[in-house]
Amino acid sequence: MAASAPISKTIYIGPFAHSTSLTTLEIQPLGAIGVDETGTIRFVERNLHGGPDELIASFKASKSAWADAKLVCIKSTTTGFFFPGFIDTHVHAPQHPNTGLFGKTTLLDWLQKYTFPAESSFSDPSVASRVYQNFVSRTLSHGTTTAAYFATIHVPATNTLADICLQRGQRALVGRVCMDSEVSPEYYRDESAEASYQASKASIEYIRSLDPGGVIVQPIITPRFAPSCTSACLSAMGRLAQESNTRVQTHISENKGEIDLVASLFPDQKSYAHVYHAHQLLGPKTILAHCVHLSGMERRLVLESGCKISHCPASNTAITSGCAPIRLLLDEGHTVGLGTDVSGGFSPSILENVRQAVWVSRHLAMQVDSDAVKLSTEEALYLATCGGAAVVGLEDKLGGFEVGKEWDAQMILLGNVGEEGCQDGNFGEGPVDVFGWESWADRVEKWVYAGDDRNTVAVWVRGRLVHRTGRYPGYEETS
Ligand SMILES: O=c1[nH]c(=O)c2nc[nH]c2[nH]1
Ligand SMILES: [Zn+2]
Repeated sequence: MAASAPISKTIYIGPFAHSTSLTTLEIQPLGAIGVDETGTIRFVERNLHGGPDELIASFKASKSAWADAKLVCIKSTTTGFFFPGFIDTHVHAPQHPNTGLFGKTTLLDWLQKYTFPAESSFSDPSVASRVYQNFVSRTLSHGTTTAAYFATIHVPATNTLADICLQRGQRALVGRVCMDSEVSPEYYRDESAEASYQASKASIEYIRSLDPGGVIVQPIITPRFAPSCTSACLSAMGRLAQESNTRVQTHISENKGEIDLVASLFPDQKSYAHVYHAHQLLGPKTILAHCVHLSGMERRLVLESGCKISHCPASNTAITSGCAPIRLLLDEGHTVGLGTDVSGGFSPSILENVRQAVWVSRHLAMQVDSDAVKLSTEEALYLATCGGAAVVGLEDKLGGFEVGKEWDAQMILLGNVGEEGCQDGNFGEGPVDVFGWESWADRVEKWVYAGDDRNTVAVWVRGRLVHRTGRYPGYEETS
């Protein structure tokens, strides 16, 4: 779907759920949310009663300014609900063809065996266009309305990713990957720190020319990780971030072999985090992916610098990096969101990473013999929405259904089991069966643990419909 149609003033009627704090998920069995032509939420009504037709009639009568609004109505009010769009705070779009491929590798050999060969093929613009079109469609279909993307070292391919996100209407932070050290293979690295600087600057300028306000796409400076950059390259990226007032994303403390490598490459620095600090790369606009093994001293530095953290649980399990201590990080006051980290992570779905965040916390609970470290479903959903919004610096606009925020949302429909139940195995409504006796909290929980993209029937960004399936009921005209 191209994102070119004008946005209509719309009232969304039906059940909705969203996080109002780290531990609280508000579930409204029947509500109405009014969204204006700019995609901004103008009213949120709760505790409504009556059938959809009655509600439509009463809206027409009571809200004259909204008399010409379109309506999107979930008529199956026992199996459908609106939920905020997911925010993927760390994902490698060019690695999508490798999704599911990691064998028994860990980070450093995984990079050499799978990742660098795949990324280097993006020197061919036709590969970039094909993979990126596919991946943006794929992530939208899983309800991802905002993504912080790592691209490759190639400026044209990186710019193509930004073009596609803008055209499809997915909010995106798009970063050209910088890597000039000999840790990266000769066939896939920048020629010098100066070449890194110039190429990154060119991509920033291109992306800003596409969307000067950065409303849908914005650039992000992306030194891959300390081992793949020389000190001169890291300094150049720190300088570029200051000069161009651009966000920064990188990896940190994912794997023990990587940490040892950083210590050997930067022997004068006290820690991995100090390497970035010494090159002016830590600040409130920096997203640090993984943070699995940070020491107490590093966590303090990260917190004091105001950096944000992307937790990538599926990836950390797949390439056996470790269990990030999310309870500890939250208790210390860190801002945390979720990242799929495709293709270290095996799924483009943030819903899958909600589950994985919960599983990882339970494995940690078993290791340390303490229930306190377990994440609840509510907490994991908060990280997927409000937490992610804060990580990408869009907490004023995104994450929940509040007046003044923007309508980045998904319509979820679960399977409605009829009187007879399904007898032929033809489950057209996806993997979640609702029998009708479940509480609303149970229905949301069933979606979280058993649902998938078949349940995401429509997705909006800033009020614009950017994805829909055949089960999406569509608009109704009020007049
Ligand atoms: O999960 C990861 N994916 C990557 O592509 C990468 N590069 C450096 N470190 C990395 N970690
Ligand atoms: Zn990554």
